[in-house]
Amino acid sequence: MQILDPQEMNEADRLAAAGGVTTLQLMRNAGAAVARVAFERFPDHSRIDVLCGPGNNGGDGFVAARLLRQSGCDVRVWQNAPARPGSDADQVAREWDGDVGTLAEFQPDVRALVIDALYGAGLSRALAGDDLAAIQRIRQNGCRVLAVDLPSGVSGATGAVLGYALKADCTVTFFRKKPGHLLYPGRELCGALVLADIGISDAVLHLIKPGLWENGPALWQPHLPKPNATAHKYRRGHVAVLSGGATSSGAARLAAEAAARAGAGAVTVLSPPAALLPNAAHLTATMLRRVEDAAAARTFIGERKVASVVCGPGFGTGDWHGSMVASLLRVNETALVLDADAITLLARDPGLLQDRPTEAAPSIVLTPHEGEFGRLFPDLAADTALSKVDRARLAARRAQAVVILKGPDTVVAASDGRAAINSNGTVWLATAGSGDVLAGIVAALIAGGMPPFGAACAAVWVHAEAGREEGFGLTAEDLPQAARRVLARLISR
Ligand SMILES: NC(=O)C1=CN([C@@H]2O[C@H](COP(=O)(O)OP(=O)(O)OC[C@H]3O[C@@H](n4cnc5c(N)ncnc54)[C@H](OP(=O)(O)O)[C@@H]3O)[C@@H](O)[C@H]2O)[C@@H](O)CC1
Ligand SMILES: Nc1ncnc2c1ncn2[C@@H]1O[C@H](COP(=O)(O)OP(=O)(O)O)[C@@H](O)[C@H]1O
Ligand SMILES: [K+]
Repeated sequence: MQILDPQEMNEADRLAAAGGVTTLQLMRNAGAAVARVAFERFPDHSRIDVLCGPGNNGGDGFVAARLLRQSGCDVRVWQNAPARPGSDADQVAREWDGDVGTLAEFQPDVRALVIDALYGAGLSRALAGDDLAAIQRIRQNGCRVLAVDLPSGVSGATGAVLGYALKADCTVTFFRKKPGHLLYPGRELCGALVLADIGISDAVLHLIKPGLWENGPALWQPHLPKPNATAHKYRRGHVAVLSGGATSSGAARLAAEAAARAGAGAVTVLSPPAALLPNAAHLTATMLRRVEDAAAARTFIGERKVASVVCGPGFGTGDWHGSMVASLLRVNETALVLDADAITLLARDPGLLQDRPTEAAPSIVLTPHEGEFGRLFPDLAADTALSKVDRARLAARRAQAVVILKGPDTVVAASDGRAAINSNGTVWLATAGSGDVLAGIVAALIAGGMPPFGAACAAVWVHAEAGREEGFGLTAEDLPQAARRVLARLISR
């Protein structure tokens, strides 16, 4: 499903109004959705404190307050500043027939539900004064909180906290999710997220053309590789994985195993002479090839029709490794998945990426975690105004690559601006070697014929789903088999 940034949401609002649904009606629908969720999710709270800000978020709060009072709840409204005269929020505030206390007077009661309608998409600066004090009191008091659109203090565009923010048990948002609902720390502060229909037609999306999605099978499932009955192993896709030295060759084997389990027809580990013995001792179905230098690797890749190469896991960062990466970047028609040490090598010599031949250049997928990203794109990493989506997009454009910026809220971005935020991750993936497995899955899906952006999105989702299935105590060795089960289900659907 698409994700809208606050500007695009305003555009949706404007287009809906042009299509005949007034902004006042949207506000009434939004407030009604909040009241409904308060009833359904907090049935034991008959006392409700509604905190209203000066903008449309506050307007939603006034609508909800009125409906909840009409339904018999004991509702009090607290406001920090009046709505602009003549605005929709002003109109619905006038329809509220109860008292309005000042936010400064508001004392949280742990038995009451707090509906936070202070600030939503229009948050423009850090909370201060009475707002900050009230939110601090609520957090100290431990009240249950239902946030309207976003917990106040969280940026809808980036998920960042502007100074201080409320932590909600539940957040109701409207029409489509915003980046701040899926990117940390916003994601954690939203609690359970409810998406409410407020009468905006999906048709407005054809005009807005948002380029950001929540990652999920709907984005890429039809493109998963499905070999036809006459395919042979090389047509299903041949993946090569560059091995590191004797004591760090396990990472390459993990990536190789993952590629095989994710559907590659053939997988070869390309090993420096020093690591041949440990590799030979461990590999069975996966093939092994000795490569003394970059020329040997390139010859093998060309002759054996390797469709994608993984380089980086446990690889090494010496001169030999640097020349291998430089050489791979000049192999046409073979996709490259560059992870870990390969990213460190690129950071050391940024010209490698920039000087790439643009004609028939190989597709590249970069899979940095935040630390590696900071090495390769230090200016983007240091710019605190950028969201994780912005950083991944800018990096993808600069590198002319697909970028998988990993973490609990992994973002996948393409050089043309398309991006997806992953939301099915689990902390059990934070285990050594897990990223190596991800690189192998990406390579297999590309080798099977998926375009790199779709392959990256699919691999990230499948990898996370595999992590959820294995759960506590998983090790990276468990992930390839779990990913195979996830993919098997998706392919047979
Ligand atoms: N789009 C849609 O389709 C629909 C949207 N809807 C609802 O509208 C909400 C967005 O409304 P909105 O644009 O009026 O912004 P909102 O969050 O109320 O805040 C703006 C006000 O707060 C002020 N202000 C900001 N930060 C501040 C701070 N730190 N400290 C103090 N003041 C601060 C700011 O002042 P200014 O920055 O202008 O000085 C301005 O006065 C959205 O979240 C959703 O709930 C629904 O009704 C249904 C349809
Ligand atoms: N807290 C977390 N929640 C969800 N996924 C996580 C979390 N921490 C790490 N991951 C995922 O685990 C993988 C770790 O990869 P990486 O950092 O390269 O580790 P390694 O180098 O040990 O393989 C990535 O796919 C990342 O998105
Ligand atoms: K809010």
